[in-house]
Amino acid sequence: MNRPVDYSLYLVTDRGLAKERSILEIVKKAVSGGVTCVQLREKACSTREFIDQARALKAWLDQKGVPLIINDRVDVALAVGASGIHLGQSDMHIRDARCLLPEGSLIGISAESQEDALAAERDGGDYIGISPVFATPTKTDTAPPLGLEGVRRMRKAIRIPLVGIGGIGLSNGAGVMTAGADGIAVVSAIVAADDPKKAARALKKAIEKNGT
Ligand SMILES: Cc1ncc(COP(=O)(O)OP(=O)(O)O)c(N)n1
Ligand SMILES: Cc1nc(C(=O)O)sc1CCOP(=O)(O)O
Ligand SMILES: [Mg+2]
Repeated sequence: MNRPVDYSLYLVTDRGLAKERSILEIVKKAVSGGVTCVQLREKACSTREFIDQARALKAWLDQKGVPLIINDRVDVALAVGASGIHLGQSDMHIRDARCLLPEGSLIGISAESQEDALAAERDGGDYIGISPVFATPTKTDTAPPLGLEGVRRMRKAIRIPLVGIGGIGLSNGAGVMTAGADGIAVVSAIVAADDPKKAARALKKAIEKNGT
């Protein structure tokens, strides 16, 4: 049986927020600060660059035992042997991804509603990214924020791991966990930080204090 995945501090990358630094450099610092799971999210680069980047991250993350999840692109996940894929409601359907990916691959699904979350659980998703918890300038084509009440509602309805995303940082991360999430997924709170290690460590401490 596969080891349970620790989604508690889930980093989603964004090269637009990385300033002059490479994604690999930020990921290394973030993991040394306590990040437990990394999603490579590339929206604009070439397929070849995406794969090169993913391969470099995977080589380093494998040594640390931290899973690498690829955003959107099942072909990229397959090419590099990533731990899994994160799919939105208009990306490849979970059933098709399951057919293509090796057994044991993680599939995360974004859900903005309880209906989507229930469907993802029924279709065999490994975790759900419940989104957005709060409004965020990092991604603007989202549904209205769920808020903490929405996280609580999702928790009551869903048994598989829930990861909150959207507008989460030091001031509100612990609240998302208390509301029932198994993890917080963050972009700007770590990627845009001057010191990603320090930022990750502070977030980790905040959510651990919460007893999770
Ligand atoms: C953990 C996590 N949750 C939600 C998302 C959003 O995915 P999606 O809706 O497919 O949007 P893009 O990220 O592809 O723009 C995510 N990436 N990660
Ligand atoms: C990648 C992503 N997906 C979202 C969704 O709501 O589906 S919000 C988001 C970006 C979250 O960035 P930050 O941590 O900087 O708020
Ligand atoms: Mg997507």
